[in-house]
Amino acid sequence: MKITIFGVGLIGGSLALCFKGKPGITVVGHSIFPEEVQKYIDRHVVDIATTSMEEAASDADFIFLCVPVGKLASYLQQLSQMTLKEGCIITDVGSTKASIAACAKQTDLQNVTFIGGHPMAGSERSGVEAASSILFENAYYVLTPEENVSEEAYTRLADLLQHTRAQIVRVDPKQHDDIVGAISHLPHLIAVALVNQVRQYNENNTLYQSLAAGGFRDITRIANSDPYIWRDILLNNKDVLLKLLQDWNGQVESFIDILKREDGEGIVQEFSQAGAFRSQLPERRKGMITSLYDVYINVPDTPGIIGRIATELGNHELNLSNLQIIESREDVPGVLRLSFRNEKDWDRAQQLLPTLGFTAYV
Ligand SMILES: NC(=O)c1ccc[n+]([C@@H]2O[C@H](COP(=O)([O-])OP(=O)(O)OC[C@H]3O[C@@H](n4cnc5c(N)ncnc54)[C@H](O)[C@@H]3O)[C@@H](O)[C@H]2O)c1
Ligand SMILES: O=C(O)C(=O)C[C@]1(C(=O)O)C=C[C@@H](O)C=C1
Repeated sequence: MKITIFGVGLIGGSLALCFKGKPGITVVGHSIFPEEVQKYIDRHVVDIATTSMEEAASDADFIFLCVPVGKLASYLQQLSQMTLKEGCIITDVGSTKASIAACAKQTDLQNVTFIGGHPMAGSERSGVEAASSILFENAYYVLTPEENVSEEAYTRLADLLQHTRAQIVRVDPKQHDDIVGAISHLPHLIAVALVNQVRQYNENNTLYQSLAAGGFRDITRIANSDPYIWRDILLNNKDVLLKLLQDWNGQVESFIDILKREDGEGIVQEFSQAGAFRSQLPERRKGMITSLYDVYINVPDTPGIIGRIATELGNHELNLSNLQIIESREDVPGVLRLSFRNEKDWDRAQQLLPTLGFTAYV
């Protein structure tokens, strides 16, 4: 099976790493930039790398378009002029879905199927250097097939994407853009605006920068994202964002009003409602931060206990992907969450922990 990836950056590179080395799969990476192609080879991210679009596309069973949103239509047009393998599935990873769906409808794609896609995982970093095989683990991966897409083609793509360990979800393209506008595009815009506001204050007093602690850093990490990738996303989802920004103005106005009226109860209510909603967000949405393979154990509050557990797991070659103390108060047992990368380690940990005197909960 030949899988071709156009644009082997953060997302394309992460997909390549999920597929590369799997039995029967050859991963081909394409870039229009010769220096990028060399990087793909040096980093062993793909099996074959090329600047030739024809070489990359011909005979491919799957084609992933992982270039900026503003370039997707032109790639689809170019592919429609080529002779592709019959049954080939073309998909993309763009952060907006309505415009590429409309473009696919208008494009004469013969004997091949287009299915829009968007993995809901990423990072503020970019380029193949930032690619990771576990980027999509436990994240949602949206697919937006139109009515003309056969179940067979959809299932073939969904099956291939099992290699990402993401959870596949089918969404209408327009609905996707409304929702993702609110939970991804608007937050990026707000983060950038907030950083720029503080940047201006900082020009006269660099203490702003020095004192910026957890709160500012937590809410602004994504302001470091690639400007050109985000230019394309925001312009492409302009109509949705203009509406969302109006609603955002409403939120700002409401806080102005609350503060002017010194309405303490109003502030408490805003925080309480927000906190209640936020704590309901499913943990797996955090992508690579959390694992599906968690085991919980009660641990006594004694020195060295965590070290002992980690050592025992290590001695049994059980690889921890994360470890977290969920609650720890004096004289009260804490709850330790142990996360594993795969089901096999997860099962073995559940067998081992009781032999060490811990009851394992999943
Ligand atoms: N960054 C994220 O968190 C994230 C998450 C999900 C989906 N996406 C989407 O994935 C796609 C790729 O984003 P990324 O974060 O991997 O970016 P990236 O910058 O890491 O990779 C972009 C790739 O496209 C290539 N490219 C850049 N400009 C090009 C041009 N003018 N013509 C042809 N190729 C060009 C680059 O060489 C690179 O290989 C975008 O459509 C983005 O919306 C991004
Ligand atoms: O975690 C991040 O840094 C991201 O920005 C990832 C994120 C998001 O907003 O959640 C960004 C763009 C995508 O299209 C999908 C995911």
